[in-house]
Amino acid sequence: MRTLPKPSMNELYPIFLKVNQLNTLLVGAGFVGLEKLSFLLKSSPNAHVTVVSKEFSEEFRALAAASKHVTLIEGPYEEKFLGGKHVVIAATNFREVNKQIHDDAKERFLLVNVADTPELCDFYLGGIVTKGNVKIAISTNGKSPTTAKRIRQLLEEVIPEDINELVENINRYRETLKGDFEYKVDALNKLTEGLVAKGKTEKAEEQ
Ligand SMILES: C[C@@]1(CC(=O)O)c2cc3[nH]c(cc4nc(cc5[nH]c(cc(n2)[C@H]1CCC(=O)O)[C@@](C)(CC(=O)O)[C@@H]5CCC(=O)O)C(CC(=O)O)=C4CCC(=O)O)c(CCC(=O)O)c3CC(=O)O
Ligand SMILES: NC(=O)C1=CN([C@@H]2O[C@H](COP(=O)(O)OP(=O)(O)OC[C@H]3O[C@@H](n4cnc5c(N)ncnc54)[C@H](O)[C@@H]3O)[C@@H](O)[C@H]2O)C=CC1
Repeated sequence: MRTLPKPSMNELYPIFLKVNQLNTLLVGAGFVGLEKLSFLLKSSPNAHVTVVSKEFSEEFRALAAASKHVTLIEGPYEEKFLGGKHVVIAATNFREVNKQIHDDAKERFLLVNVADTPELCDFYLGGIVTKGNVKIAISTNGKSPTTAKRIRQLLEEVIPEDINELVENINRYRETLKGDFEYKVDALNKLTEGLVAKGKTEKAEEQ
């Protein structure tokens, strides 16, 4: 019988957001705000982001200026900035401001990330590996962001650059397949069997 995971275990469910079709509010443009925006734009150059901050560094302004869809608002956070947003990231250096942003966002049923308080996060920003169409997100359940960074670096090394060619080729084959769902699944499984064969053999040997 399968054992169910304990409630304290990792219950995160990863999803891949099309942030170019969503509006994100980032509050705070310090060290952390800069890091969050640069990772967001690296992965999604067309992300729609509004940044509210009491001050902006030259570095932050330069990063924002390089993207078409980043708007900067200089001044303190106000609840009205949540209007029309889907996702909120609170990254000010004041815990009580971040908490206020969290509470306002929850009142509006928005998804919120509070950079200094994992317990208040609806989602975490993860480490990200991108190889063409393949994207891998890494989280340590909020326990060790440094480990997420190291795993990201490791995967960047070991996943071959040409994995995207494989995906593109299989996609072309997929487009040519006629027939019902079951037939397609079967054909694609047969084609890609070799990709996991080694792992399967190892598993079989373990048993
Ligand atoms: C919960 C989470 C919330 C969120 O931000 O979404 C969070 C929270 C906190 N981070 C802190 C510290 C650091 N964060 C990093 C780096 C990253 N942090 C990222 C994500 C997350 N950080 C989310 C969980 C992700 C998961 O589940 O694993 C990454 C993966 C992605 C990204 O930033 O977009 C990115 C690496 C990207 C890459 O390189 O690939 C480094 C290392 C470095 O910068 O070199 C340090 C210093 C070393 C250390 O502490 O480990 C602190 C303490 C602050 C303090 O002490 O003041 C808190 C608050 C707390 O834990 O209380
Ligand atoms: N999640 C993560 O990866 C990490 C989170 N942190 C936490 O993130 C928080 C921010 O850290 P830093 O960026 O280093 O601080 P910082 O002092 O460099 O930047 C804070 C920014 O918030 C702005 N700000 C302050 N009050 C504001 C308000 N009322 N309205 C709008 N903007 C406001 C400031 O103008 C500044 O741009 C800290 O609490 C820190 O503990 C720190 C390291 C990593």
